[in-house]
Amino acid sequence: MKKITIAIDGFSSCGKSTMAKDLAHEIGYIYIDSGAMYRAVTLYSIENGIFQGNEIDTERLRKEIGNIHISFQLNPETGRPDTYLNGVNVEDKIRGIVVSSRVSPIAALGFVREAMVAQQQAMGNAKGIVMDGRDIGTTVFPDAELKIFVTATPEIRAQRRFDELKAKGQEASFDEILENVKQRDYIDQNREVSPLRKADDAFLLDNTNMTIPQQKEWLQEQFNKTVKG
Ligand SMILES: Nc1ncnc2c1ncn2[C@@H]1O[C@H](COP(=O)(O)OP(=O)(O)OP(=O)(O)O)[C@@H](O)[C@H]1O
Ligand SMILES: Nc1ccn([C@@H]2O[C@H](COP(=O)(O)O)[C@@H](O)[C@H]2O)c(=O)n1
Repeated sequence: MKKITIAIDGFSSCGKSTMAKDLAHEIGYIYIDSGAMYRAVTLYSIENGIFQGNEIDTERLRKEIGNIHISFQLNPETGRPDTYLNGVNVEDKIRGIVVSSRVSPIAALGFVREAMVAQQQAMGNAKGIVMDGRDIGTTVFPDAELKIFVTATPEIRAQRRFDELKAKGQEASFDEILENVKQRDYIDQNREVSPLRKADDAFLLDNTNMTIPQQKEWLQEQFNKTVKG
């Protein structure tokens, strides 16, 4: 069967990666969490003194962006790819509130986006890929055969992330997470380069009242309809 490109965009913490990973596993496609790449750049910036308080030394980051090598390796225990930054597994580190509170300003930098989008496009040039993020269906793969845009209420999304971090022992208050979700969405939607928006040809899914199995079934149905024409 002809392999296609699947783009899953949407707001923070609504369940994009969960849906993308589950579908990729079902149909034998590559899964790429593009957000993890921006999180890894942010972690590099934090760990290498590129932040001075909340200010980013953009000229230094521009010079060093070529030193930031991001890769993914499937973790057999979780069934999800772990993110590696210059050969070091940073999967847990990039999910915490420290990175979450700094990633969106990093992701708003044009030269960061150029570097990440080039890598993402290279990852998907043979198709057979499910990629989730904010600009996959609008910028990275505008010709993707199947595009989904996921949303849910901010409160539900914050609760999902709160539960996720709590299960990992990474405590953060619900109010702190809710504020971060709202702030990231605002920055993502209002940046100059590749702002978060639904592609005109994307299917909209509000999964506020859906369970993980329900959203998985819905997405599988969209895929089946797309490949069957
Ligand atoms: N429909 C759902 N109902 C309840 N929990 C969900 C649902 N979908 C996903 N989750 C859980 O919510 C948390 C966040 O999901 P996920 O990481 O897939 O979101 P995301 O949209 O990729 O987030 P981000 O864009 O911020 O990385 C995970 O713990 C996941 O298991
Ligand atoms: N294609 C993308 C993906 C992500 N971002 C930015 O990274 C942040 C973290 O992404 P998560 O999916 O891990 O939440 C996100 O808030 C965006 O600022 C992006 O710009 N483009």
